[in-house]
Amino acid sequence: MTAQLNPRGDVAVLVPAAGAGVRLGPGRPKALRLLAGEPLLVHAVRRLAAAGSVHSIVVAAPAAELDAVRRLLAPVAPVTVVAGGAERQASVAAALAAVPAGPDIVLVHDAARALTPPALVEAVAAAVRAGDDAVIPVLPVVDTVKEVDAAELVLGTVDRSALRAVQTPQGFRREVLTAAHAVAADPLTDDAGLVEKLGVPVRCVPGSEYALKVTRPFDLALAEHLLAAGV
Ligand SMILES: Nc1ccn([C@@H]2O[C@H](COP(=O)(O)OP(=O)(O)OP(=O)(O)O)[C@@H](O)[C@H]2O)c(=O)n1
Ligand SMILES: C[C@](O)(CO)[C@H](O)COP(=O)(O)O
Repeated sequence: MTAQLNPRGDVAVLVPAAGAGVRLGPGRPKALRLLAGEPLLVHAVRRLAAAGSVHSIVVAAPAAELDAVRRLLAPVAPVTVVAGGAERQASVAAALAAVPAGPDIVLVHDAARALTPPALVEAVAAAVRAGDDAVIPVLPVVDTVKEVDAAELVLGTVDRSALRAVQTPQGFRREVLTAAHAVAADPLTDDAGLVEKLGVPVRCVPGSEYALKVTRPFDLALAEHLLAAGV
């Protein structure tokens, strides 16, 4: 039987957590690396479980860590754990295949965005509930952005007013995400990209600085400081 949090909830969350974390440096798979003494995945799942409309959570974990991840998350929340794939997209597809019947809204959320506030989870879900087929949280781009060539010579300055930095959770009407993954070819870096290829409009909503992705050692240090400050 599939694990459930809130049987009345209408949201399933897929948590890709099978990445190696190469950019973070040598060590355990990134989702299992410690942040203030607990794995990133534990922080992420705890915050997802605190979002009231979440019905179920499916985690895509490294294939060699399935039992360890089940044991780790058992005291945190009822979750289903499946084996992830070689690319993020394959991990999301594996988790999607394990979503139980019921929820009409599916969110995809990186384990690496461990400090994402439950309020952002609810905001993305609410936007899908209100009628958008696909919703992504975004932040404005704050740096000047240059396009360069292979020799690192500047080709030009990009108009950043039309650019957005994209976060997760990304939210979808379930049938739209299922259709997008069914026809997916080359791996893309996010799920909204697959939906864009179907020609389905993707709505942007305000993201959160706290939903930063732990990618490099600096991000982990920043996340430690944020937790120490009570985030
Ligand atoms: N084959 C993969 C690759 C990534 N992910 C997950 O996708 C999220 C976003 O990926 P990223 O932060 O880029 O993680 P990694 O791929 O682990 O990072 P790196 O590229 O540095 O190895 C992470 O929660 C990661 O665990 C996954 O489930 N399966
Ligand atoms: C999905 C994502 O978090 C949106 O910013 C991001 O693309 C995943 O990171 P990756 O390093 O590209 O896998």
